[in-house]
Amino acid sequence: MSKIKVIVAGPRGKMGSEALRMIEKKEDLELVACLDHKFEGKQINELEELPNFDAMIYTDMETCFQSVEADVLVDLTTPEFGYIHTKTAINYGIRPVVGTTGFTEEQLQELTDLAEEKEVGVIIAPNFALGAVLMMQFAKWAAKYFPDVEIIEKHHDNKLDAPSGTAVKTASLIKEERETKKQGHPEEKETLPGARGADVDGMKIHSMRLPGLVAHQEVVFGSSGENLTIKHDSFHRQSFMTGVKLAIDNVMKLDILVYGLENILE
Ligand SMILES: NC(=O)C1=CN([C@@H]2O[C@H](COP(=O)(O)OP(=O)(O)OC[C@H]3O[C@@H](n4cnc5c(N)ncnc54)[C@H](O)[C@@H]3O)[C@@H](O)[C@H]2O)C=CC1
Ligand SMILES: O=C(O)C1=N[C@H](C(=O)O)C[C@H](O)C1
Repeated sequence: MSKIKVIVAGPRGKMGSEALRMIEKKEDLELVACLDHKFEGKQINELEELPNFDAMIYTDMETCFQSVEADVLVDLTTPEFGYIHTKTAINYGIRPVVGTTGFTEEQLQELTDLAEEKEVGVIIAPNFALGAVLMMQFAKWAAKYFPDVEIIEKHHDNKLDAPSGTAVKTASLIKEERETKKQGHPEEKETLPGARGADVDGMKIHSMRLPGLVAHQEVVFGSSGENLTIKHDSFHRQSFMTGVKLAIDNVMKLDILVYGLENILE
């Protein structure tokens, strides 16, 4: 059996290190290198608390992509570098599996067009947890019957982007189902700017950042005399790894960009 050769960008991060632990357990995956902004030339097994891989760390992505034979780049870094890594990997014919959130709509469109032009498979998933994917699908379904909705996302306080990628994706799925609707009182005024949250097509997103949280979201629908709350909690980053593996397997069969894990789930 030939193994899928994987590069991980962000190996020392909360998600990247969890991805290394997942790869270590999978016989059909091989870690061939890592991309970091530190520790050039070291091996992963020289760094504390990371699995015992002898994969080399590169700080320059072009050198990495030229030196190493790889099938897939798993990117779990920052919005700024995740975008550059993804674009460059596509140009090298290495299939990106991207968990990094915070890309703009323009960047997503540019990557979609580039993947199509180069015929390189890409999966960008704002949330790899299967429960979160279902939560988003259930929310889309509910929006058909409950057009008044607010999204409350809660994350750890090291998160760079707000709102979360999951909240943005949830809002865009809901948008596919409902007419634009400005919610609340038509003459509502914020006496403190930001009090009503961010606005997407008339619906509101509220972002909470606190120590102790991992990744949580509630989608609250309101109607006359009733509320429906659809809620998902990731308590541990292991929750994302089934989806990361699924994406690695599936990206090998793609020649376009797919945005959202729901598009590869059966
Ligand atoms: N799609 C999903 O299911 C999930 C996505 N995320 C996203 O994944 C990303 C990473 O999240 P965490 O692991 O929690 O963050 P983190 O801050 O723990 O890890 C980010 C890592 O990226 C590294 N990094 C920064 N610049 C780099 C560069 N130029 N080259 C290589 N590595 C670089 C940092 O050293 C750090 O180790 C975020 O965008 C987050 O929103 C997080 C959890 C789940
Ligand atoms: O930064 C995180 O932690 C997470 N980011 C993703 C997002 O922005 O939606 C996925 C998950 O919520 C955890």
